[in-house]
Amino acid sequence: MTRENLIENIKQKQSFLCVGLDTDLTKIPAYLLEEEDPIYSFNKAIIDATAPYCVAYKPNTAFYESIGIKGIWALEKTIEYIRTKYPQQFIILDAKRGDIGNTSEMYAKSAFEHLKANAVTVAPYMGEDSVKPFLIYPNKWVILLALTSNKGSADFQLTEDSNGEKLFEKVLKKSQEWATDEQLMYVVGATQGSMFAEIRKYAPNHFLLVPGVGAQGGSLEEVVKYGMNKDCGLLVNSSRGIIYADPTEKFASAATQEAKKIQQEMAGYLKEIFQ
Ligand SMILES: O=c1ccn([C@@H]2O[C@H](COP(=O)(O)O)[C@@H](O)[C@H]2O)c(=O)[nH]1
Repeated sequence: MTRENLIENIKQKQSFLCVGLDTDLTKIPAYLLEEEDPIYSFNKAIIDATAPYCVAYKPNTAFYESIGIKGIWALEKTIEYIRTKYPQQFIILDAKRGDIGNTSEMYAKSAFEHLKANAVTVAPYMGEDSVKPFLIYPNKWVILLALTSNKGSADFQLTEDSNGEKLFEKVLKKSQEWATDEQLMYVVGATQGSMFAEIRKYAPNHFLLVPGVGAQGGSLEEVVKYGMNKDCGLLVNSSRGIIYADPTEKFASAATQEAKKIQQEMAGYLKEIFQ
């Protein structure tokens, strides 16, 4: 999917919501465990319930890999379901990949050729040769970790060198030598608040994938205030806050309500940039 397509979808849906598919067998309603593939059944219901209100889905591979082959199979079927039933949805494989070149080539092949995701999250810390193999695919996206939502982001990403330059700033500057905003996005946690203004100094046009609203307590209002640009430039993710909004058989309608509530707030913000 191109940047232009993504922006068009945001305008059409009046939404920049990404629904996180962090599906955990211990958290889904118990009656689904009797189904042949409980994860896939849960995901399908969540996707059908939320698709009118979002522009992206983000399955996090950890949740699928943690239960082995059945999880991997559910992940593949989930992505295929989104691709065929909702082809406008942007699919982000949250796998936080990155390794030496020939290994990254295999990670990229898995994400883009086999699973056919639109984007994959990548850790930048092994440098250019670890990221470049993901960038050879036209219309596919790399989403580099820049300033993450967790407390540990202070351990490395927020530390400064002797010139006062923070590590996340270096990541933003250096990575722009490798690709343009047509192929590169950054992960910035919603919990980082006014730091979005710093991010926008170095990456004014790039899309940002923003996890951390909902269960982690980040504020959508603050993200928009400091992080929105003329094209929106944001994909805001919520996983647990939507998919586990209700633990009973009403989980899908509860997910609809949560996604709709966020979409309506987003529509208000989008009015300010798209007349
Ligand atoms: O900085 C980061 C990077 C990735 N994540 C991932 O996003 C979702 C957030 O889930 P919630 O339930 O909405 O908190 C999850 O998959 C994380 O691994 C992040 O939270 N922060």
